[in-house]
Amino acid sequence: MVRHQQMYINGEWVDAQSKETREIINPYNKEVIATAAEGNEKDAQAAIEAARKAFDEGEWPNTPATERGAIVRKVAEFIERDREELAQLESLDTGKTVEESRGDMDDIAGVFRYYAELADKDGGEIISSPIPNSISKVVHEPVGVCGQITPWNYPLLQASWKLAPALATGNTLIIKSSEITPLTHVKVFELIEEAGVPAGVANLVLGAGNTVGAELSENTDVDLISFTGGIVTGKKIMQAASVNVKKLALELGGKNPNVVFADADFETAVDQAMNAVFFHAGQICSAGTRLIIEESIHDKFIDELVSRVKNIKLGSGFDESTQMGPLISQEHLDKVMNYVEAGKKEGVTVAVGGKRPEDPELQNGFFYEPTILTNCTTDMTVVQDEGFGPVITVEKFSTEEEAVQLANDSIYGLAGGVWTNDIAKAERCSAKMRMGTVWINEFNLYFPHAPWGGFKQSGIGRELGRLGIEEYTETKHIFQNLSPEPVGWFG
Ligand SMILES: NC(=O)c1ccc[n+]([C@@H]2O[C@H](COP(=O)([O-])OP(=O)(O)OC[C@H]3O[C@@H](n4cnc5c(N)ncnc54)[C@H](O)[C@@H]3O)[C@@H](O)[C@H]2O)c1
Ligand SMILES: C[N+](C)(C)CC=O
Repeated sequence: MVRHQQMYINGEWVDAQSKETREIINPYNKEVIATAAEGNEKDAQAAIEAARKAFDEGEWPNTPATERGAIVRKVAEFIERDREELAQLESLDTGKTVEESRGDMDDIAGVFRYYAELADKDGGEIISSPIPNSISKVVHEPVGVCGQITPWNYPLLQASWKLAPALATGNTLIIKSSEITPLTHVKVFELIEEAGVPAGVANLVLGAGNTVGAELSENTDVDLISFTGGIVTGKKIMQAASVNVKKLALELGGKNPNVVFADADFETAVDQAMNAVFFHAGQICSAGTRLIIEESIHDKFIDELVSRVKNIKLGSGFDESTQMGPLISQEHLDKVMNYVEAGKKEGVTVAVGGKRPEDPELQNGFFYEPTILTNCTTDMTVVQDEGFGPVITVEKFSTEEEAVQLANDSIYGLAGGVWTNDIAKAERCSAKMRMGTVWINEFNLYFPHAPWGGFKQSGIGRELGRLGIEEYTETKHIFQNLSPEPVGWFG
């Protein structure tokens, strides 16, 4: 059992004003691993008030950027120091393998380091003024109080993409963790405190979406809302945020095409088609769940994939031989089961999986077998809906134009991949694919330097890269007339 998890508001570790708590469940065996403070609107308001005061009256927005960068760098160093503890907490909370969580922690430290380095690199810009005897300059300032709302699938990783750039640019913030995975957020706030971030600048509120999350989205003292999560929630937040025209960043879902041409390296494409989906049991926004294969290699590709998928080892994330852990919750397991059942009714063929595993050791967890559905067509809900589980839908194509047309036939536009040894074909396809990220002979790769975000209904704005820090700044033009004199228009 992990100790009771509290919120961090105005530099104090506190329980919910209501004293309510929530049990945090291990998805591997349904055991209660911790209790957490269950905040509501009142706790969110207290945190917003603290963040507002810290922004309007505190020193953080005017602290030299080099100093802010040094503090953000310290957070990175502490994450590296406590990497193993953080990885274990993340796996306990989400069920993913500890090896995956260790990789996440390295990525997270990298994000804090990247934004620590960028903190003092923006000197503004003097622009060429068309007015004689004048100075025209452009500067970037922090936006103000930022509300940040994160999902359960990559709890700390998605938070790092928001926390690090917001702090580096002098904003104050309130982050709301997913109510079911708060453990690494609480730990990283201990590190933020240890690094010397002043009271009120960074606040952590735990609790549900329709209370804490809704308050952050609606409250007019919040200047920006940055959300990562599902499309339905994203639309609600967008609507709520309109109350004071908050700046808005949305990182939403995806139904990501993975296009394999016959001339691709067969072994690599098969191997990566599995990696693209079965990491973290497919609970990845950019999972390559929509496999689109050239007709001439379809049967051979599926035969090979099915024989390998049968060997995927399910189990505890803490067992080194485990390759795939459980889904996050009973609610989510039900959703994935219903999604596959809908596919069956639509006429798909279950090539492998399509049910809960029978292994007695897995019966207490939220496990679902890695699944491949063939004979899928674009109009089916299994092809159009996100699913967010270890399920691949397979479609066929016979021409390059058809491959691109299928890949783009979606309300989503987060990411996609194309496998071919024909460089010109890869370039043509990537140019036409309407997604925020296109991988050529690769899948699911991301790093701090490259922007991440979606076309179409996969979102608004970008995280990571330079664009990820620009989200947290307002641009101001300052014009100075060096020889002012009357205009004389009104006499
Ligand atoms: N684009 C990306 O980079 C990215 C990354 C990770 C996850 N995701 C997406 O996240 C989804 C899975 O995460 P989830 O199930 O936690 O999503 P979700 O939308 O159910 O919840 C996300 C967060 O929003 C909160 N929330 C719920 N209702 C709210 C409301 N009315 N107002 C404000 N906040 C509210 C939740 O409490 C949670 O903290 C998937 O669709 C996945 O694709 C996207
Ligand atoms: C953005 N990513 C790939 C880290 C996690 C998506 O769920």
